[in-house]
Amino acid sequence: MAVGLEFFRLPPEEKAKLYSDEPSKKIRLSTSFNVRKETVHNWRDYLRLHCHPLEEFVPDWPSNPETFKEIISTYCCEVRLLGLRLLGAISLGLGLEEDYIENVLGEQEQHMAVNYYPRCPKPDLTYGLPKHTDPNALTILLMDPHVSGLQVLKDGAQWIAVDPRPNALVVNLGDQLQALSNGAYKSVWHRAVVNAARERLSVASFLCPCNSAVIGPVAKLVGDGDEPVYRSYTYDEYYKKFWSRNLDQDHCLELFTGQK
Ligand SMILES: O=C(O)CCC(=O)C(=O)O
Ligand SMILES: [Fe+2]
Repeated sequence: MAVGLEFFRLPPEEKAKLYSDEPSKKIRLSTSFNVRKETVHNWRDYLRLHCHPLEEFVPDWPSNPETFKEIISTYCCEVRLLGLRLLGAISLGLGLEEDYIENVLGEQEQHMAVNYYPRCPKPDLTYGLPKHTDPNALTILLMDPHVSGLQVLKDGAQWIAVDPRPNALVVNLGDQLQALSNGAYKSVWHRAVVNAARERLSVASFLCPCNSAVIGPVAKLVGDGDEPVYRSYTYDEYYKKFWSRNLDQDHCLELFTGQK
């Protein structure tokens, strides 16, 4: 958290060296969500990093602040182990072998978004991040311990605040777990609101299937005689579709239902 904040406190000309609005770049500082596609911008800056395998990406990470690489690398390793354990527990919970989902997802990529939401003079007019679901498999969120902002949609009707708790992480299931489980698990709609009084930081770690992974409902989880809710696709196809859209639209998975 502290090193993330320190990064965003650097002078603009230092940060500008990392700026890019090209989603395929493996390290970039950007703003809003997808400035190339959206017509209304959001009140967020973010640093996006690829994190696995570490030795491939760390050399290109910021070396200012000085402690950035070391602190973030250690966190990335720990959070990956936790994510893989959770995928094992989710597999078991679905009645599958413990390593089932991990095997389907292949050698998973790991991305990080360090989200910085500055104080906003008119918070009613914007979002930090508008309503979206995460396109990957599993997201682990480390949130600012002092400032609320994350909200999740309950039963499709009511937004509830997920307030930070000391030493807690928030885990969001992403679109790929909804697809694999044939809709038994839902990829949660969530958004981040901003406020006039305090800046806020969150660190999202995304476990992402490898690009060539073929994702579709697990046969065992489709009822006898039923059609699977989603068709099979490669994660590469899904991810490209996700980034070709604006955030505030329908669930991206809707575009992959039935034989469509
Ligand atoms: O800032 C937050 O709490 C949410 C961040 C988020 O949803 C994301 O980075 O995908
Ligand atoms: Fe998200």
